Amino acid sequence: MTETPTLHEWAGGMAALRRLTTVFYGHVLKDPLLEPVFRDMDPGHPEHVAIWLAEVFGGPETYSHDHGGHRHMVGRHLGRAITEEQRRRWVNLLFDAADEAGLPADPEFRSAFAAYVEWGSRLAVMFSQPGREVTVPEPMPKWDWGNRPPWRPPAA
Ligand code: HEM
Repeated sequence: MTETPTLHEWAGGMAALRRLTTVFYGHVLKDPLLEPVFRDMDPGHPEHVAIWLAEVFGGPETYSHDHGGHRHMVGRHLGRAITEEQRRRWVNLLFDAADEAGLPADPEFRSAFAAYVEWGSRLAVMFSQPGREVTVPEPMPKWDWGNRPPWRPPAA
């Protein structure tokens, strides 16, 4: 691996992201604060979120092609009035799930992952508030390593 890998590759690809969302939504459905929000979710939801994350992290652009892109994703949060307490629980459970699903635990990957999750979850809360609509085209977010590329031993 000579070029800098994408976050998607570093994470372990779709298999790893599927493990992540499967573990995560298992916990969400047992959580008293989040279960009411997700009890009627589409059975395909964990898979859709894995496909979403793959694209954001530089993997295949399947969410844009087959699932309606960012506009659709934002639309699924409209009117849900997500609270800060629910957002924070969602984030905490996702980070727990990342450990359980065996995502890479190196500081560089986890800080990039956390940055996206923090940004995305705050956006989900904003769009979920009463009266919010999707008025402008929402480009698909793409996340990378920021100013900390993955650490690899220097070439000898
Ligand atoms: C980085 C943060 C987040 C990401 C990446 C994300 C991703 C997504 C995606 C991709 C969808 C649409 C799935 C589809 O195509 O069917 C969706 C729907 C949804 N999201 Fe989020 N979300 C985030 C934060 C949150 C938070 C914080 C909450 C609530 C605490 C939430 C609640 C929901 C609900 C209830 C749905 C609809 C589920 C269904 O009925 O299928 N999301 N989310």
